[in-house]
Amino acid sequence: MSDIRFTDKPLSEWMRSSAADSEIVISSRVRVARNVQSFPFPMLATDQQSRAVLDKVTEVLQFDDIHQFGSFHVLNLNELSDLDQEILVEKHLISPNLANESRNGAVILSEDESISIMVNEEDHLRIQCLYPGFQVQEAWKRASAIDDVFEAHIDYSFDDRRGYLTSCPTNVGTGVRASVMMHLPALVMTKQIGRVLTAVSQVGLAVRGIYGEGSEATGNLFQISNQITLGQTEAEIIDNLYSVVLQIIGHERNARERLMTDSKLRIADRVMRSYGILSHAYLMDSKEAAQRISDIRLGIDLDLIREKTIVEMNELNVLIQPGFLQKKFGRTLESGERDMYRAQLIREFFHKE
Ligand SMILES: Nc1ncnc2c1ncn2[C@@H]1O[C@H](COP(=O)(O)OP(=O)(O)OP(=O)(O)O)[C@@H](O)[C@H]1O
Repeated sequence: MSDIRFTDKPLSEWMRSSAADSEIVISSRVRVARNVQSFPFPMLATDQQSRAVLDKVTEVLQFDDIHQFGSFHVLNLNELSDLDQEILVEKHLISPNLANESRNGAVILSEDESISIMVNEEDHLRIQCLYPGFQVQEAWKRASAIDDVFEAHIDYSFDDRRGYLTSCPTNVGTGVRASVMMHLPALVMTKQIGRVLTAVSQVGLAVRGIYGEGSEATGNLFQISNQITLGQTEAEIIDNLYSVVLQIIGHERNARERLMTDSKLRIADRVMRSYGILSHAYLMDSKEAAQRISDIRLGIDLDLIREKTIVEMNELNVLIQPGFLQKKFGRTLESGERDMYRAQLIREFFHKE
């Protein structure tokens, strides 16, 4: 039986700690894609082959060297309900792909959920490390150290010229994607966001929405990551992302300061309007909720709101997702019903001490 405690709480333990620049960078992530030599990539593997890959990967958890990273729990996807799988997606711990399409798919989670290793997703292994705030270098160091442990026990598919081989050509080479989840409301409000994001893509970085590839950037949340994995070292990938993100943080800070100098009343009105609506509305769709939570985040940073914290807003962002709502209210909810229950949950959240 898989351990379901990971789907009981909306906020992963790692998100509770405070971190540098967390009023703008919500979280940093590094994921490493690896494959086991002599086995077909997951999409071509038979049931027996993907089972053998899963066994090989989970065997590594028996060795002492992995325990320097704490204890791990293996969750087999076929033992989880659809709802629990949806919640793991909402917490960014697995991809929709693993939930919907994998054969012998599993996720290995550390106690605080900062390490999540997907098995038999697009690649045999996707090692992901998450950190709060702007800590992309720390996330890389840890992902790389975990990768070293797996590499000591498993022969990876590796080509001397091309590097690590992956199922999708876009990941060949280092197999590394580093990203930050940024909250950029002031750049959106001052209409500078288009220019900034165009510049970001010109320096080889990708901009995605809150749930990764193909998802929309709701709530002024943008995921920025490296696009290139071949022809650059891991250190270059991380350094490039780091310096670009540092500049975006600077632009967002300037825009926030300018808004407070030029239009303080307008901003305060907007923030407090959202506070009022979130605290009292009876219907709330997810898009409006994301936008208004974004206003509250901004209000907290600008010291217009003192009753709530950024960590609480991170928690609320997960709580209002469809999977969590259905878990909390104990049944399948249609879209219209979800708007009603979402509003109820948000009201309660804002009225609790
Ligand atoms: N910095 C971050 N903080 C929190 N979650 C993140 C961050 N970056 C990505 N994620 C989450 O990780 C999941 C996967 O994202 P995405 O599809 O962009 O990456 P990927 O699976 O590594 O990429 P791909 O397979 O397309 O190369 C999504 O749920 C996304 O929201």
